Amino acid sequence: MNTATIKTKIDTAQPTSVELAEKESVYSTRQLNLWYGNNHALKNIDLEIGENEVTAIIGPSGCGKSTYLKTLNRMVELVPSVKTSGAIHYRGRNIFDSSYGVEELRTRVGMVFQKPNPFPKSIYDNIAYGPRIHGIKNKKILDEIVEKSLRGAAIWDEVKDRLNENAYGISGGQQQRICIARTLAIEPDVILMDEPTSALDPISTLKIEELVQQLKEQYSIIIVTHNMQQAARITDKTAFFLNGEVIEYDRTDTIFSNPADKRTEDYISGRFG
Ligand SMILES: Nc1ncnc2c1ncn2[C@@H]1O[C@H](COP(=O)(O)OP(=O)(O)OP(=O)(O)O)[C@@H](O)[C@H]1O
Repeated sequence: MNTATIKTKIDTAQPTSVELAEKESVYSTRQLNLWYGNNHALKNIDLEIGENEVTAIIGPSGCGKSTYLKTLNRMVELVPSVKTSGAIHYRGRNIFDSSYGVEELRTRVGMVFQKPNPFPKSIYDNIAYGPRIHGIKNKKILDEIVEKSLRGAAIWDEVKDRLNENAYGISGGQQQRICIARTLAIEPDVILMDEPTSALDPISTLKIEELVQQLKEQYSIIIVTHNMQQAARITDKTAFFLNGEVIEYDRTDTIFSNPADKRTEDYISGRFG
């Protein structure tokens, strides 16, 4: 293919989701539709989520970002009115298959929420909670998991001398890193983050952003964010959602420098949303 042909292709065609997935896909979402009662909240979503990448989900309020995220670990099913069609393959298996164990899925896919939500327990017990549920009782092994998880969430040095203190007694930014450590303690494959820094101050936000950059070496991360600078700074791919549809999905630098769709450009430049 000569350069003119390549240029024409770049200029005229958005890459398909499959073309974008040069790394192995962790998730392949195919023609996903979701309804809350009569509200058609997700429409024909096709997305490939790459391994060891950070993928941003952006879009105005109510466009379906959190719904999509909660579909990936089937948390959305907790809402009784929800109906879905289509498929989401996680590591090659459709998570909607009746034989798919939701507990198994949720051990592979951790989630961090907008507001830090530590348990009203000690820092140590917050981290040891998941491993204990999975049957680990040996104190030495639990100690190792707690230290490794807190180190992984870049908060070990700040809390190593106060592991027995209640997790409510530390700052919001520290609590959010405790929640990330709690997620790491169950050794997930994927981490879903729903606006993880929206309740945090700029310094705590920066710490979480740096942490996300480190974590992608080992985990695949999908992050919903309203913060365009954050999406541009720390993510590899970006999906722009509008009214339940994926309008554009591409490398983050392309989305922010040369979006293919006028609606993407209008959104990222702050014209709506
Ligand atoms: N539990 C629910 N029951 C009924 N409808 C819901 C529920 N959660 C979300 N919805 C509806 O689904 C649509 C998508 O909502 P969702 O929360 O996924 O959007 P969002 O893009 O994450 O919004 P925001 O940026 O404000 O968090 C909206 O119309 C919303 O009202």
